Amino acid sequence: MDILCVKGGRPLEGSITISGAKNSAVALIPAAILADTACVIENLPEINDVHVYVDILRELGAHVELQQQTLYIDPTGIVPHPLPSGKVKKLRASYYLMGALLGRFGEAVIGLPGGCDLGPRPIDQHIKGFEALGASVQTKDGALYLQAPKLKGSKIYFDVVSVGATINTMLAAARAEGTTIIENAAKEPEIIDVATFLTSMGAVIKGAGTDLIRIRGTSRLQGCRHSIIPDRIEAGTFMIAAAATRGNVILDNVIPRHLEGISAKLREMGVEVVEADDAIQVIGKPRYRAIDLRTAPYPGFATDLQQPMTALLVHAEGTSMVTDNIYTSRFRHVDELVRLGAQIRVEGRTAIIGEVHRLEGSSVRASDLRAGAALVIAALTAEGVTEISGVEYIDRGYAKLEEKLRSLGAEIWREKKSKFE
Ligand SMILES: CC(=O)N[C@H]1[C@@H](OP(=O)(O)OP(=O)(O)OC[C@H]2O[C@@H](n3ccc(=O)[nH]c3=O)[C@H](O)[C@@H]2O)O[C@H](CO)[C@@H](O)[C@@H]1O
Ligand SMILES: C=C(OP(=O)(O)O)C(=O)O
Repeated sequence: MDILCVKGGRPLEGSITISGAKNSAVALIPAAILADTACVIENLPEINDVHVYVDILRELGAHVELQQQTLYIDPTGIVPHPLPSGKVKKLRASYYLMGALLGRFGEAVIGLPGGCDLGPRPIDQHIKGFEALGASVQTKDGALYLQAPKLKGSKIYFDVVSVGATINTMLAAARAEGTTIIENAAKEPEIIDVATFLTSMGAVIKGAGTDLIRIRGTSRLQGCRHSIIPDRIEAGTFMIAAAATRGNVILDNVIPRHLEGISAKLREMGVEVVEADDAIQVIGKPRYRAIDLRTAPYPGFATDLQQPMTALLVHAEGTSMVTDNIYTSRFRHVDELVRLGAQIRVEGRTAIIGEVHRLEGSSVRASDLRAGAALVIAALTAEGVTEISGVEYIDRGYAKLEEKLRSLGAEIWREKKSKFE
C-alpha cells in the first residue's frame, strides 16, 4: 500500500507543463471503437484511468499500443464481449463503452460504472439518450443490456445537464442513421474535444460547446489522429496549490479560457493570476479574502475543483461558504482537513470554512480523487509531515503529481506501508 508523505511549508516556484485532460482521454479511447480503421491519440495523461481503459480495449480484442503520451488503437479486431463486471467497475467513464459499442455493433453488455463516490450518480439520462435512438435497455444484475438492430437519429431533451449523457449520446448518434439533436446538452470543453475527434472520423457535428448539439451520423467512420486538450482540472489544482503555498508558478500547455471560473475566484480572494496565450501564471500573496462559491455546470465553477479550493480557503481571512450544487456528498475530505487543524463544518450541500492560522501535519485518508488533491494542497501548507493514504484515488487522475510538485520545490515522496502499520 502506497502513502504520500508531504513536508509542508515551502512555496511552490517554477514552471510545469499540464497534461492532457483525463475526462477527454477516457471518452476518446472508447470513441476509437467507432472507427473502421486505426486512431492515434496524442497528449494522453499518464494516469491509471487511461491504463484501465487500455486494458479494457485489449480485453475486447483491439490492438493497442501505448507509448508514454501516444496511444495507437486498431479497433478492427473488437468483438462486443459482455463486460458485466471486472475493470469496468474501476472507473466512471466505462459508461462510454455503452454508446461506443452500441454505435458500432448495435449491442453491448456493460456493468454499471465505478468512479469516485460523491453521492448518487445515476445514468438515467444516458439511458434516455440510447432509447431515443431506438435501443432497448435493460438493467439486470448490476449491468446494462443494450440492443438496437438499427439506431435512428432523434431529438433528445436532457432533464439534467450531464457531461456523460451528452458524450454517450454523441457516440451512439455518430453511427446512427440520420440526424440527432441533443437539447440541454452539457457545454464542457471535453465535449468539444470529443466532437472534434468524431468530426475528424467523418461524423458531422454542430453546436458542441452550446446547449444544442446536432449530430449527423454515418455508417462508416475512419480512424484519425487527435491531440487531447489540456486538463483544466489539473491546471486548476496547481493554480490553487500555488496560491495556497504563497508561491509563484507558471503553468504551460493550458487554455486560459477554460480556467476562467477558477481564475475569477482566485482573483476575488486576492491572488494574482496572469494569462498568456497558452500559459498562466499564479502569484500568491500573504493575505487572502474569504469568498463564497457555488459549483455549476461549465462555464460555472467546476465541482472537480471544489475540494481543492476548500483547502485554500482555510487560509483566507473571514468565513467562506462553498456550495456543491452538482453532487450531494462531495465533502468527505472535510473531516480529514479538520484533522490537520482546519475549521470547517458541513451543512447540507454547503461547507462553512473558518479562518485558521496554521495547519499541522497528521495522517489522513483520501476518499476520492479530488479529496486527495485537497489533502495534498493542505499538506503543502501544514507544519511538519502529513501522511496521505488512499493514493490509488490520486493516481486515477493526476499524471506524475509528485514529480511535478517536486520540480516546483515541494518536499513530497511516496512510501510503501505494511497493512499492519
Ligand atoms: C469521466 C468524467 O467526465 N467525469 C466528470 C463528469 O462526470 P459525469 O459525466 O458522471 O457527471 P454528469 O455531468 O453526468 O453529472 C452531473 C449531475 O447530473 C446527475 N446525473 C447525471 C447523469 C444522469 O443520467 N442522471 C443524473 O441525474 C449526476 O448525479 C450529477 O448530479 O462530469 C462531472 C460533472 O462536471 C465531473 O465531476 C466528473 O469529473
Ligand atoms: C469525479 C471525477 O472523476 P470520475 O467522474 O471519473 O469519477 C473527477 O475527475 O473529479
